[in-house]
Amino acid sequence: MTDSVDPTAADLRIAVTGAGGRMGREVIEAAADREGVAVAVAVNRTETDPVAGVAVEDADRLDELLASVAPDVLVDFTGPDSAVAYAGACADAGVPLVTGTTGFADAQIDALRAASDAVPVLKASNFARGVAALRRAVREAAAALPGYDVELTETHHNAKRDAPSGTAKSILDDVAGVRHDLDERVHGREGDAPRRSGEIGVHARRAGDVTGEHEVLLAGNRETLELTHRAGDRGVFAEGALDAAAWLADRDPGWYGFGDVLDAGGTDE
Ligand SMILES: NC(=O)C1=CN([C@@H]2O[C@H](COP(=O)(O)OP(=O)(O)OC[C@H]3O[C@@H](n4cnc5c(N)ncnc54)[C@H](OP(=O)(O)O)[C@@H]3O)[C@@H](O)[C@H]2O)C=CC1
Ligand SMILES: O=C(O)C1=N[C@H](C(=O)O)C[C@H](O)C1
Repeated sequence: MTDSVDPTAADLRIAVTGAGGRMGREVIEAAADREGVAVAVAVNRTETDPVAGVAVEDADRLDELLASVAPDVLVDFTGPDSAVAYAGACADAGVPLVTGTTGFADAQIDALRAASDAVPVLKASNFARGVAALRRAVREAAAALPGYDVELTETHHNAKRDAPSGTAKSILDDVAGVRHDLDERVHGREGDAPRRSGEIGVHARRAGDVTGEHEVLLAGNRETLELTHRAGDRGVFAEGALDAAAWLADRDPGWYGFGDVLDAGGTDE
């Protein structure tokens, strides 16, 4: 429980998983700074000291904690296996789920979707509003420049597990939606590897403490267009996740994306 906010009095009471992780901590800190939001319960897999005054419980107790605390929404930034397990716990407890976790296999997405039959589930690969705008711009540019080569480069900190990033995969899906001729994703190139038509190149860089950068290059023979987003810090993701949590709390069961929150005319998973 936070030192300064009474979670029973807050408008939005959230649960946080992965509370000891980079994003879990950021979400707890953003909640502490936001009026009307309280962290009702926070869990982590390994023992973790309190974060911003919030006690962090053992993630193995999540089922009993959801039943006793009854948060309005659970906000999850963990790993694919745990996010699926936590989605099951949310479905059983009737708690809406916001997950920003990335790196899911198709079967894990199916499991998340199954949970959305019981509770609202909002999945987004990126909660930065600038990325939502980037994705709209990429869709428009890719549609307006038929025949142009497209290459995507993402850069993240050296502790990121999944590659390419979830955001990169979302952008690739966006491009595929308007450029049906680009049907072969090529992850890096080496040796005798001339570019074939139909390729979309994907490049994942891991270095230092880079928060997250995504660049889409569209090139014809006499011009290039580069569209780039850089996250300055993780607060931008945490703020977006809290906006999503507030939006999701009273929704019907179903499958939602950050585009629904922004009313951007698409789910924007
Ligand atoms: N959608 C978005 O806007 C963003 C999404 N992300 C995504 O969020 C996720 C987390 O990122 P980040 O915070 O940097 O990662 P960290 O490694 O810093 O934190 C992950 C947290 O999840 C826990 N965790 C990991 N695997 C499991 C598991 N199998 N079971 C239970 N708990 C687990 C860890 O607990 P423990 O320490 O005990 O292992 C840790 O607390 C990633 O998928 C990342 O891509 C990140 C930033 C923005
Ligand atoms: O792991 C990260 O850090 C990030 N992951 C997300 C992703 O995989 O797209 C979003 C953001 O780029 C930071």
